Amino acid sequence: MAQSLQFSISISPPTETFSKRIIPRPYLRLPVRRPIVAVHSEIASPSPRVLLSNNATLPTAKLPVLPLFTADLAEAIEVDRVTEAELKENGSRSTRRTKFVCTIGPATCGFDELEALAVGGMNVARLNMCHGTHEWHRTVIERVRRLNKEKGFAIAIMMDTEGSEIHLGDLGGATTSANVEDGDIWTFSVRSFNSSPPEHTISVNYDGFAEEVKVGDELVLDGGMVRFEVIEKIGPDVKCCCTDPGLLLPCANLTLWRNGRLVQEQTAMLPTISSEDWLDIDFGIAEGVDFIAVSFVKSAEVINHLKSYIAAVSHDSCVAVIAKIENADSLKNLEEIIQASDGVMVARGDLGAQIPLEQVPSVQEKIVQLCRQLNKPVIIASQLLESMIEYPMPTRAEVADVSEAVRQQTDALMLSGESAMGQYPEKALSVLRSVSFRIEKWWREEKPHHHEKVKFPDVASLLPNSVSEELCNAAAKMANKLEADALFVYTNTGYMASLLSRCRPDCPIFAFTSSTSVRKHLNLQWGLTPFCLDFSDDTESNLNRAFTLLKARGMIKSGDTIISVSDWLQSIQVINVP
Ligand SMILES: Nc1ncnc2c1ncn2[C@@H]1O[C@H](COP(=O)(O)OP(=O)(O)O)[C@@H](O)[C@H]1O
Ligand SMILES: C=C(OP(=O)(O)O)C(=O)O
Ligand SMILES: [K+]
Ligand SMILES: [Mg+2]
Repeated sequence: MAQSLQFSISISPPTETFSKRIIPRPYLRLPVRRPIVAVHSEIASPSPRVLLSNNATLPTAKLPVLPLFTADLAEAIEVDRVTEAELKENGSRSTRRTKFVCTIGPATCGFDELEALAVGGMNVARLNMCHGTHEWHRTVIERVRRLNKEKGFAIAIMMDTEGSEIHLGDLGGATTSANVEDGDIWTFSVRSFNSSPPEHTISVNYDGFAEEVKVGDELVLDGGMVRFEVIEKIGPDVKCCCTDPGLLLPCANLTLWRNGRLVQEQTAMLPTISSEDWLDIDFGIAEGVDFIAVSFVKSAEVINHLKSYIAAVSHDSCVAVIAKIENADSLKNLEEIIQASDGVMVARGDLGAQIPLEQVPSVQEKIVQLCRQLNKPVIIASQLLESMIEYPMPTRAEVADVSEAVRQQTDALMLSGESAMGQYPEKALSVLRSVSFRIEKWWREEKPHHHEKVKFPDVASLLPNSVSEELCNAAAKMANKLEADALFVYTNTGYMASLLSRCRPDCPIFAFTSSTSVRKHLNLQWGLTPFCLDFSDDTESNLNRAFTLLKARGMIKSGDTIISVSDWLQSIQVINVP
């Protein structure tokens, strides 16, 4: 394809044409420190060169690039459609702060259904590798990308590994589920069956299962949906009698209990990342997913291992690693796991099968707090609106649960079955949305529990990072006191944006980054509105540009108070939008 690059160029001291186009900047009296060169290219090229009047060429990469303010204002800055609509409708202070992750499954894999979730506020689409083929997942990824490109969304993609949990295969007798009665005898087998297993037989995916179980052990399926007692071991087959009737589902998760205690040796033998998981991880990296969530993490080692693998196989890859906290081991090593990872998921489904259910709420609150202290985003997952898989209305208890997670100021909420295979995915998402709006507003206005202020210890260990951290803490405090309309942060790596988010300020945080992958990662963090914007190291022109572009799109207005921080200037600016 022939590429014709067209540039208009002006070099400072500003020429007539240029200075007329620049917007007034009453808030700043800084001298222009360096020549401003404005380059407007029609076609992005890896290293465009500018043709100067004397026919010499100049690589533009060496110049502070500042696109001219042309008619295509809207294209020069990217923000997702939903945020833009929210900002226009409600003003900047009332944008949603809590982020939403939706698991995609048969109910939502179509383009139109995905679009409905996008419109409803989905920030991250989650693909659970426990289900579906690579082909299926690839199709979903392509659709999400198409939505982003054609319809102006910015949905990130999270791949979730299967992990080494022990679970069942298909049910015998080709049924999709079975109502198991008290006293029913089922055989749990480690054999591999060519077709579906015989009646009242079910396969178990862990080869060591038959050797490890003992007569008298209790099998708990899906955290208590059905319980069995082991009555006889016959080679690869384990005969069990139902002691607590219920619904048996294929792929049900299995935990083993002995004398009232969880038997952990069985999972200790399993790798956290299985050989199949590695294939999925390679698939995810190749597809360029934004997050990989690791199931059943037991220690920080596995996270470090995966992170170094990602760095080795893909030099420019920016796949963030999320640790799922869902077993007793992960709780023992909680702090180091959080430190090692780029974010955390409180996977309450499996967690509730491994620790007593009544401990889950306090563990959740503890993880949310620890993540904030350590400056890592956290997702609350599983059964938030479980009844909405079948019903168009949530239960009051579910609304209370979602409210509590929002009150804890978790970064994100996740839908599982509600969006993957439920009957009301959009309705479920709209419940998350309305509850989040309401509780966030209540929090801002009433500052509940302000007396129980949590201490946030310093996170940065290196001096430049400490400066950034102090700047962000101070900027957020100022924003609250001055009732600012928005915080602006110019961020290359996303670090400063995360530090502002950690402060959970009253106003939204507009994070400007030139990296599309950083922008996607910010999708998971509380209160951040990520924008994609090319910026230079000239703070003054960056602010001008953001003001012009955001005003043109009705996202801020003259007179708004903005508090701005950036990494390189290391200062806080308080500005009234001109
Ligand atoms: N890709 C998929 N294909 C088919 N069904 C899926 C898919 N993803 C999720 N589901 C369905 O949604 C349910 C809830 O999703 P999730 O919580 O991610 O999985 P799980 O129940 O396996 O932990 C699953 O049990 C499964 O029935
Ligand atoms: C989110 C969870 O993990 P998965 O759905 O992959 O089991 C969970 O266990 O709650
Ligand atoms: K999983
Ligand atoms: Mg799980």
